[in-house]
Amino acid sequence: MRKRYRRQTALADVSFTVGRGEVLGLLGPNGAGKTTAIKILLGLVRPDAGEALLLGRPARDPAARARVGYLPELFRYQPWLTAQEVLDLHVKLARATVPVPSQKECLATVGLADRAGDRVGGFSKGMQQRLGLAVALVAGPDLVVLDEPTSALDPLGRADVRDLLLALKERGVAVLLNSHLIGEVERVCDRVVILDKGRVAAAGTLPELLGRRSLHLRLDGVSPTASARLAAAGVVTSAGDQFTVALPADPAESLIPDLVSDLVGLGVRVHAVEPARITLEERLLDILRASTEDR
Ligand SMILES: Nc1ncnc2c1ncn2[C@@H]1O[C@H](COP(=O)(O)OP(=O)(O)OP(=O)(O)O)[C@@H](O)[C@H]1O
Repeated sequence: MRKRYRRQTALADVSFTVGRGEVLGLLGPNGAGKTTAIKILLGLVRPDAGEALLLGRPARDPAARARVGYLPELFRYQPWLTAQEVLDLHVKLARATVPVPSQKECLATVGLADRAGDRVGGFSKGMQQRLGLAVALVAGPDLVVLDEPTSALDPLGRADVRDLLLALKERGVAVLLNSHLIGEVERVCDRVVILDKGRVAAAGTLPELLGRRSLHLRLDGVSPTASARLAAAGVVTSAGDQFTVALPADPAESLIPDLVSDLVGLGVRVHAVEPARITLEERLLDILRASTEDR
């Protein structure tokens, strides 16, 4: 897909697939094009080139869109309606038939069972977001698109959403998750697409993206020469006395002992050396920094 807004390119060249029973995480910095991709997928924005297919039909086809549940990033539901009435309204808008007991069940899955009869105007932000999830799920969609579904949720709410996503997966529902909460994405997503400046900067399953290992070190007395020695081993991130080196794809057996002995030789005091798999956050920063340097 390709999309420009006047002089601003939102999507330069983006292609991805979300399969049934799969949770795909869409990651990327502000302005990367994530929302634009989602809007095209939902038939809300027309691409300049390319096409989006929903369940095998063009994204603008109402029959395909009826099978999609969507939680927008900025949600506002009619404050004068009760939670139950909001759900009922959306069921009618989707031209679906969902009996009231099933609607109540849906409210219960998002933790709003005892608030069904309360007006939405009095809901907290997190409760409104829970209601948004219920709206997205109530008509039993085949594809669920969630734009920042947990931004307003407390830790328990986030754990609930994780369970909910796993249950959707088991039912064969396809889930597209747009979130800046990388830890969350890492926990629930089968595959990740990283967008940057309207292009796919990286894509793959978590093991594919995180196959590389990293090295956590706690050091003091790190001189500029020692910093350079660390950087020669891999991309370094640091906070206080904690240093993380993203190791190359196939590190030499002697890389770690050589590094430690060189650091000691350079007067660094080595408190801890701990090999680990890199986190999705480290990988993401790595990819985005490399893509900035390429420009
Ligand atoms: N309606 C619009 N008119 C003009 N420019 C737009 C419009 N929508 C998006 N853009 C531009 O397209 C680019 C991509 O925006 P988009 O909202 O898709 O990014 P995003 O990845 O969702 O960002 P964020 O993480 O901040 O939500 C940005 O440069 C943005 O300014």
